[in-house]
Amino acid sequence: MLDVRNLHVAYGASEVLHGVDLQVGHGEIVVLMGRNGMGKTTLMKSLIGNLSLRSGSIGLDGKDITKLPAYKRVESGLAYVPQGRMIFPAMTVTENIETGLFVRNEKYVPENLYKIFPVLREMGSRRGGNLSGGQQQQLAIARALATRPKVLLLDEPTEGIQPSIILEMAQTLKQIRDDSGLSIMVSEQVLSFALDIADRILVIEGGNIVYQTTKEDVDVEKLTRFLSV
Ligand SMILES: Nc1ncnc2c1ncn2[C@@H]1O[C@H](COP(=O)(O)OP(=O)(O)OP(=O)(O)O)[C@@H](O)[C@H]1O
Repeated sequence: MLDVRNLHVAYGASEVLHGVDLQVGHGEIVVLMGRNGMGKTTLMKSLIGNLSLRSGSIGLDGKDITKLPAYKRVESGLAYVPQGRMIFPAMTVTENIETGLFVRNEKYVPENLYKIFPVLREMGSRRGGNLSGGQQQQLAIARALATRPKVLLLDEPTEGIQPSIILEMAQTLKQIRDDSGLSIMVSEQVLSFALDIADRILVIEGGNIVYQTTKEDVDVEKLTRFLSV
């Protein structure tokens, strides 16, 4: 569903991703792990089109989207929840979700989004900025889902969120995948969340994928070593 080949990305002269290859299958949840500064956000931004590539290719559902601008990638079925969520704080909850609807020329928030996130209906007229961190994360995910993606990219969704809500988020994401066949790639540093949600785990270090495993075969000690400073 998502097919990334030999991705090289640089900030000016300084190359940060050195030939990343990764695939996410239909309905698969892949967790990208790695310490701070290893290239997770850079990879996410280059996939959605916020950073240009030095070289490499990105395929989505069999279509080459490498040269498409970000909004066309969204039209093609890629959605992105950035680190820090980036909801619109002065807009209401409903208005925030509605910003995702124009991609498919829809007028109304799909009912299933409120089934997944009932709190967003209850809080529809509140300003996004007044929601808790966990609620804002739900809002950011709902806004992304409103674009009806085939692949959802989530950059460190658990950051700043309390443990009970993290557990809930893992259940919700798995439920969405089970119900709709959505493919999900999530960057993450919280090991328990990764082990809970992942079908496969990749570790990025210094801009290279250095370890890949299915959840069944994971060597937790090895994984922990990659994540500890
Ligand atoms: N705008 C930028 N200009 C120059 N270098 C950058 C820029 N953004 C990130 N970098 C560098 O690129 C490397 C990868 O950073 P990136 O933000 O992708 O890491 P990360 O794994 O997402 O880390 P974190 O978990 O802290 O978000 C780091 O060395 C960082 O300093």
